[in-house]
Parts: sequence; structure tokens; C-alpha cells
Amino acid sequence: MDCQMEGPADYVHISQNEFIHRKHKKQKEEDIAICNCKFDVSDSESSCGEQCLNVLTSTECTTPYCPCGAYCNNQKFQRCQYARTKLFKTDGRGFGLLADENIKAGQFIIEYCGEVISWREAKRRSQAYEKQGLKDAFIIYLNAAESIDATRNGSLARFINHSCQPNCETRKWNVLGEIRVGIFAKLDIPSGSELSYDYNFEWYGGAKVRCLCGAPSCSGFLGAKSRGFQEDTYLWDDDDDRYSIDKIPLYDSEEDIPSTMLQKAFDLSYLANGQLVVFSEQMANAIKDEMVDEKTLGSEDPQKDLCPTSAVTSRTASGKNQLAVVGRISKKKSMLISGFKTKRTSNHNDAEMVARLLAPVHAEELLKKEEMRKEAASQLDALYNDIRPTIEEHEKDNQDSMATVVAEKWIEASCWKNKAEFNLYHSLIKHVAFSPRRPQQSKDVDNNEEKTSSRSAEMMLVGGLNHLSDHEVTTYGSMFNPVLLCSKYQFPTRSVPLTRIVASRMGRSHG
Ligand SMILES: C[S@@+](CC[C@H](N)C(=O)[O-])C[C@H]1O[C@@H](n2cnc3c(N)ncnc32)[C@H](O)[C@@H]1O
Repeated sequence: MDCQMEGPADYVHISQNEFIHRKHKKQKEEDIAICNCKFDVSDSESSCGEQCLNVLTSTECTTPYCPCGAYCNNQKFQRCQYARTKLFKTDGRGFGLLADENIKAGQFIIEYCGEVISWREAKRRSQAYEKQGLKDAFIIYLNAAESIDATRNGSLARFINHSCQPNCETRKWNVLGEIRVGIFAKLDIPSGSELSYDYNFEWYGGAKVRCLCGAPSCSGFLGAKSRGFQEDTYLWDDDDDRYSIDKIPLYDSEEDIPSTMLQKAFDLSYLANGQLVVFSEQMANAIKDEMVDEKTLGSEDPQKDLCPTSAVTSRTASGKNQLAVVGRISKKKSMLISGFKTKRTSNHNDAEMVARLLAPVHAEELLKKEEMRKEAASQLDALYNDIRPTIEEHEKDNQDSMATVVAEKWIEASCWKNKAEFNLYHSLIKHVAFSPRRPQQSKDVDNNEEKTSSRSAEMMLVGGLNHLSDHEVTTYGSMFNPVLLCSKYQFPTRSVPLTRIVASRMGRSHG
């Protein structure tokens, strides 16, 4: 059925999803869910109402299998049983959609239609839209593999704006074997009210978009509730004098922002199953640069690790100024909070350098452990690339649990890598910290050499351990609880500082 509606000219109205990278699935007969409702003319709820098994599982009935036949009330997507809505021009938020009749709580309002595209295509398009300077983006994250892009072709649902106190919500339904996204009323909506839902905008870096929803509980920015935003943003009140706002440019609306900044400020939004995700330049880079240069990440000068700072101010409902500082965080941190895994290439020469200081038999063992660690790390990285879409969907979409097989694979590879790392560092400690004290050299030159070797061995060992805990947090923080090997495993010498042990074993005192 075609559900025609008019709209602005810069997009093509469609009333059904268009499948770009594959055909519409053909529902197999054995997959068709048949409810046990019975149509009773005296009871309107009898024909697939709230108690219908299919309704309860967000699955539409399939004609001609539904026992209620033409009376079935559970084919709203298929029959385009939309509420009456009307486009209007908002003040500062582009177009919006109004209820053109009274809408009841729970009522299906409209389907979010667009082009069904693969995850890769969504990523490609998002970056392309950003380059083209498109201000609004309309890509809904459907599942791990696919998204709906309503940028060029879409239904009127694409015009529904975000609100921090929305009257609608998105819901996913299984319709004839395909997942479709609908906008549903959260509460009774009087005719003439603007429709809105909470984008659950996930902020992944870049500039922040001021939210103009006007709700008393407005969080100030799109995505302000997201973990990335909160970790990246420091909010403080008027009377907090830690930072001077004098030199900070004040941008009250998108129009005020200079065009150079606008390019950056315009973060392509990515609608993810009711979650708008910012696709920014930074995020694109995070995807592209899967390898983050260790030198940049770990440079000794902390200033070098800082992202450029920019700031905007906003006014809270209480009338207080809030200052949001954007950036001023290390690149390492911004990569971590971006939710995008960065393959951190550690200085693997650590083990090799320590090995040079050890007896051949110990050096060989250490190098073997290092090889195993490298292999486990690269296996985990390879696996991560394969399952990244699933992981990201899981992180964003609380409705779906991650497929057990994916989780198991990941846990197995992570444990394998953790074990390899533990073995390596155990070996380091064993051979460096517990190797017999080296005889004191009599000659100055030997002494100096010994001191240098001792110092580097100590630094490498401690550096290695620091690296380990840092790496674990960076690697796993966003997915599972951080696995902190250092605190988990009890080294036999835990009551004595490692540096002291190393120093004493290597023949130098430690102050
Ligand atoms: C899915 S579109 C909504 C339709 C859009 N207003 C239009 O005219 O095409 C999402 C975009 O609308 C704007 N928008 C939606 N809700 C907003 C809000 N509460 N505050 C500011 N801008 C908003 C943002 O530019 C966002 O990227």
C-alpha cells in the first residue's frame, strides 16, 4: 500500500523502505508468527489488540495467516495506519511535524522510512554528507548490519525533531520478517502539538549542537546525556571561577557560528535506532585511523596530546550560565570516549630491550612470551574489526542483547590476550626482579654501563606495567568492565614497590 504525503522539495517522499544493497527478505512460512486471537464482533480488542501474542512481541500479523483475517488490528505498518500529521516551519530547528488530530498514548503515528543501507554504506554516506555540508542527517541505525537513510528519500517521520521531554518514542517492529522503525505516542497528544522524540543522541566528538527543544529539563545540547559527551564536557556554574569565559566566543545559534567553525560544528547526525549519533570529522578520523600513532598518544609533553579547545556557553532553565568546554582532553581520551576502539601500538621493543639484559635462556623465554602476546593482540584486533558493528549496536541499543556467539568469541580472544600479557609481564618480573644480584663492577665505565642498563630495565619494567593497565582500560573500557591485570593478579612482592625491588636487584639503591 502506498501512503502518499506531501513535503519540502529537497527530498523524495517514500512510504516504504527501499532496499539498496539487497532485496526485501521473503518471509519463510515457518517464520510466520500466528497469534491465537479470535474475532468477536462485540469486543474490538479481540481482533489483535493489546493482548495479541504478536502485538506483545512487536510483530505484525501476516495476511492471510492471521485468524482475524481482514479484522486484524495488528498490521498498522503494512496498512500505513498513520495519525494525521502536518509539516511546519519551526523557529530555529528547520521543519518539524505537528499532530493534526488528537493522538492517544501508545498510538502508532508514522513509520520512519528511508533507504535501507549497509553499515559500511551508512558510514560512507555520513562522511560524504558531512563533506557536502548537509546540515541535517537522517540515518537511523537499524541493527548491527543495516541503517535507514532518509536524507534523500524518506517519509515525513524524518522531520520530527528532538526533545528532551518528548511526546513520542521510536519502536522497532518485525513486519513480514523485516525490522521497521515506527514513531509512537508516549502520551496523549492534542491536535496542533509538535511531535518529538528523544534522539538519545550519542556524541562521539567534534562540536556540540545546542538543543532548542525548550523543555524545562533540556540538557542543553544534543547528545548531552551520552557518555561521550559527559566525559568530554565539563559543566560549571557562574560562580565557578576556575575558568575565565571572557575570551571564549559565545555562539547562541548555528547562524552565529563563523563558517569555518560551522564546517566543524556541523556534525553529521546519525540516527541510531532512535539514537542520533554524531558523525564528526573526529569520528571519521577515528574510524579511518584505526592505528593511533603511539608517539602521538604517548608523547611526553602532555600539551602535545591536547585537542584544540573550543567552548560555548548555554543558559540553563534556571537562568544560570553553563559553560561547556569542548576538548582540552588528551587525544588518547577522546579516542577512548569516542567509543571507537583504537589499536594502540605499544612499544613492543620493551621486551626485546629487557631481553638483551638477561641471560640467553631467560631472554629466549621472554621473547617467546612477547611473540605470543603479539599474536593474541593481533587476533583480538582482527576479531574486533569483524564484530565492530555488533559491538557498537550493543552499546547503543539496550533493547538488543549482543549475540552470545559474538560475546563468547570476544571474551575468548580477550582472555587469550590477557593471559599472554600476564605471562609476558610475569616473565619480566620473574627474570628482572628475581634474577640474582649482579656482581658490582669495579671499573667506572662498567659501573656506568651497569647503571644505564639497570635504569633502562627498571624503566622498561615499570613502563611495561603502566602500559598494561592503561592498555586494558583503553581496550576494554568501552565494552566490558575494565580488566585490570595489575590489580587482579597478586604478585608475590606486592607489598614492596616494584621499582625498589628492581633497583636493588640490579645493584642500585632506590631513594
Ligand atoms: C531528523 S532531523 C529533523 C528535521 C529537521 N528539523 C529538518 O528541518 O529537516 C534532525 C536535525 O534537526 C535539527 N534538530 C532537531 N531537533 C533539534 C533540537 N531540539 N534542537 C536543535 N536542533 C534540532 C538538528 O539540526 C538535527 O540534526
